[in-house]
Amino acid sequence: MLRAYRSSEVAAAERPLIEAGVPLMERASFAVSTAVARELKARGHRVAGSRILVLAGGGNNGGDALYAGAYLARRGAIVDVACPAGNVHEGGYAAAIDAGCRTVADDELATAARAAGVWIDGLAGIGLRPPLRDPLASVVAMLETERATSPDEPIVVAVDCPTGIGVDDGGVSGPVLRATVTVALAVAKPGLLAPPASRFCGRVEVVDIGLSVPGLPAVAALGGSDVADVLRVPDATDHKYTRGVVLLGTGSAEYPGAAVLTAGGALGGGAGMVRLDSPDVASLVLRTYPEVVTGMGRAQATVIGSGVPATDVDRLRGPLDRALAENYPVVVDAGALSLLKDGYEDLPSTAVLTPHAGELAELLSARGEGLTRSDIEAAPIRAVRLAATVTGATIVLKGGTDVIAGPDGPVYAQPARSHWRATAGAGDVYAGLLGALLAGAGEDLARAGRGYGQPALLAAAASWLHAEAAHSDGPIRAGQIAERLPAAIAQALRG
Ligand SMILES: NC(=O)C1=CN([C@@H]2O[C@H](COP(=O)(O)OP(=O)(O)OC[C@H]3O[C@@H](n4cnc5c(N)ncnc54)[C@H](OP(=O)(O)O)[C@@H]3O)[C@@H](O)[C@H]2O)[C@@H](O)CC1
Ligand SMILES: [K+]
Repeated sequence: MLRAYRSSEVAAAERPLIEAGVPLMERASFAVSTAVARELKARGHRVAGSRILVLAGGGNNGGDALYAGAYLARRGAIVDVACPAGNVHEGGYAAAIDAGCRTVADDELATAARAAGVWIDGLAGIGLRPPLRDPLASVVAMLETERATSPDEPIVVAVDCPTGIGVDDGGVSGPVLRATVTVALAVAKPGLLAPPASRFCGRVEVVDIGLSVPGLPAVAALGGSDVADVLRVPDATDHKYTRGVVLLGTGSAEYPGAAVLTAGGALGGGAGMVRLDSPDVASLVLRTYPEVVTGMGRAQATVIGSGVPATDVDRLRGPLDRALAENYPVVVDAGALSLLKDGYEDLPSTAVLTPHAGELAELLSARGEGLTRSDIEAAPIRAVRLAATVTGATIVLKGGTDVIAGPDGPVYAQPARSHWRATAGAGDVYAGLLGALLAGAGEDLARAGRGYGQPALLAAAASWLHAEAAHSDGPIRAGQIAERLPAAIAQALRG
């Protein structure tokens, strides 16, 4: 699991170590220099003779970059050092000059940038309060122009974070120096995991510098082994009912395929049984999935709304109210979200809402929170937290990175593995899959009741599995994502 902590929490954890003389900057800069050497090697280059540009701001982030430049210069790299902030980390600068680095004047920076195969971004780290001000804002804008017009894309290694991102909120409110690799010191930071800032980070590598940050992370991203930990693997005592029954109120005459796709998601996600309560589309679903049982009946989780237009959602009020009354998990997707605009003041965390940004904006505005779709896209962490707080429910904001929050616990940010998955019906598969994971945990979740963080964790696991199943070098259909879910589960369990 990647755990991200806010800058104030990292700074508080650093303080006693710095006071005790622990050489954190030495470790951090060494880790950065190692990352640079590895990137060069991966492209068939050696450190010796490579041209490297160190971009150093006035804070400790600049210090890290300068010491890293000194290490690399000692290994034979040709290192230029640019300090455009007007001030500089004195120890780092002295070390760089001592190791043979050359200082670049402001008016030589564009030429030096073009000549270098690697840029080390130490302009600002967790001490930055965005948006980036001049002169650094102009420098970053110039470097981005330089890179866009240069025939050879430089390797940009960001120290701790790409300069300019909202480290704590994941926002992007000004120029950002996009990274190839971000070397996150000690722990990730929220902006490295959550969009839109995460789109500027390239690959995120967390390096150990002997600093641990206590407490729950603000944002987390599950890996395969975390998913394996939360998946319910059947044993010899299990039968179809104990494995979890998912009831689907999905699909309609207008969108019949959504019922097929949610059923595929639930079956592929390991439900013990799938029931379908959508008579209009039952025969279509049975043609693809004869395993599905039609009609009402007992279930451990309910999925409603996928492929049901707002004009037809009243029939879903019954299954929704029953799930809420019996405290069983319910996934409220697409059309069914409109039911929540009126009433349903205090939902349990076992109600999992799966809106896209437009649907979330409508839901929030019905609850008196005036966030537009673009506000939500600009600050998804804030939006899902707000929505979880005002509804009490667990929120899954679907997108290139799914951003998930319950009323308590961390926000999860689960990225797509390839963006081919942005295709019609992929969300229906997700809703069915999530229904299967929630049904598998049904009794535990029902006992846990309100405010329990588990539904968000299961939703994050569903996002990981969905991303894995949708991983593709070319176009992929939603139906194929459903078909690949069993292999994604096996992959998680193999570790
Ligand atoms: N503590 C340690 O020993 C360790 C810390 N570590 C490293 O230190 C980093 C944190 O260092 P930090 O706290 O010095 O802040 P940092 O990220 O360099 O930024 C401050 C600079 O940015 C500037 N600036 C701010 N806002 C701005 C804006 N909007 N627009 C433009 N400029 C702006 C600000 O200028 P000022 O506002 O003061 O004029 C100042 O010059 C951390 O990310 C990690 O890399 C590791 O080595 C482990 C050990
Ligand atoms: K940086």
